[in-house]
Amino acid sequence: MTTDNTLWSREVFEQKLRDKEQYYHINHPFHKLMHDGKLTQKQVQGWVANRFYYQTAIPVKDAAIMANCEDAEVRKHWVQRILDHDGYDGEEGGIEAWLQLGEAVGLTREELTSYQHVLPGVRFAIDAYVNFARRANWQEAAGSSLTELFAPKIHKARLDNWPSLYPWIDEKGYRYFRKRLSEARRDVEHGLQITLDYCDTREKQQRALDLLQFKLDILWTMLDAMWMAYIEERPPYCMDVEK
Ligand SMILES: O=C(O)c1cc(C(=O)O)c2c(n1)C(=O)C(=O)c1cc(C(=O)O)[nH]c1-2
Repeated sequence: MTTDNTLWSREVFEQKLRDKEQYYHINHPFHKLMHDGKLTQKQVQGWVANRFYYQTAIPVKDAAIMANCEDAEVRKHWVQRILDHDGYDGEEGGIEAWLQLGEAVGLTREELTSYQHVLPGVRFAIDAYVNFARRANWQEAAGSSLTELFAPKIHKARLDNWPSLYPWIDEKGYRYFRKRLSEARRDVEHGLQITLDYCDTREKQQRALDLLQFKLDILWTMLDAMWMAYIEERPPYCMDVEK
């Protein structure tokens, strides 16, 4: 069998990255139920509490990417991602906004920060993302953040639909999604440039596609674990079980 090693043009390669959208967690059955307003308050709480582990891991992942990057120009931009989540100059960051989302759905801060509701499968998936970023070269790790290509659509859908579908969620909960709309667009522009510039062989292009798939699989696997616990209510990891 012969393999075609021709370099894809930037346009073709970018389109192949974008075509990965079919694997995005927006298509996961858990997400579809959430989007259709079919989740109970407990199920929404389960998602918010589990996703908090992702929110706190993201800046750690971004610090790992920066630690592997010797290019000051890149670091100068990339550090913004950490500040977006951690906050700066008196500005509240995404982690604080997510804690407020937790309160808006009826969870206490302590329930989120203790990670008591975080399911093993969710933890393993997110840890895999952080550990990958620690070991990979920074360009490959940067490319794996490109699931954010598809994120503005999901944040916008929540802002458009949740207030009528879940009227019991306090308005202050929506700040996170509003904030991410512009941040994700900016991050993607930078991440995409890095990936398109770095992938100057077909082998690197294929590897970037595989790593984007790896990241999509992380997001998908998180929802698989949540489906088992909160939709199937499989013991022992349903929400009310004390660990
Ligand atoms: O709510 C979502 O569906 C969603 C998805 C993703 C993503 O696609 O990775 C991110 C976020 N949100 C998000 O809020 C966020 O800060 C973020 C950072 C990253 C990343 O990989 O660096 N992805 C995402």
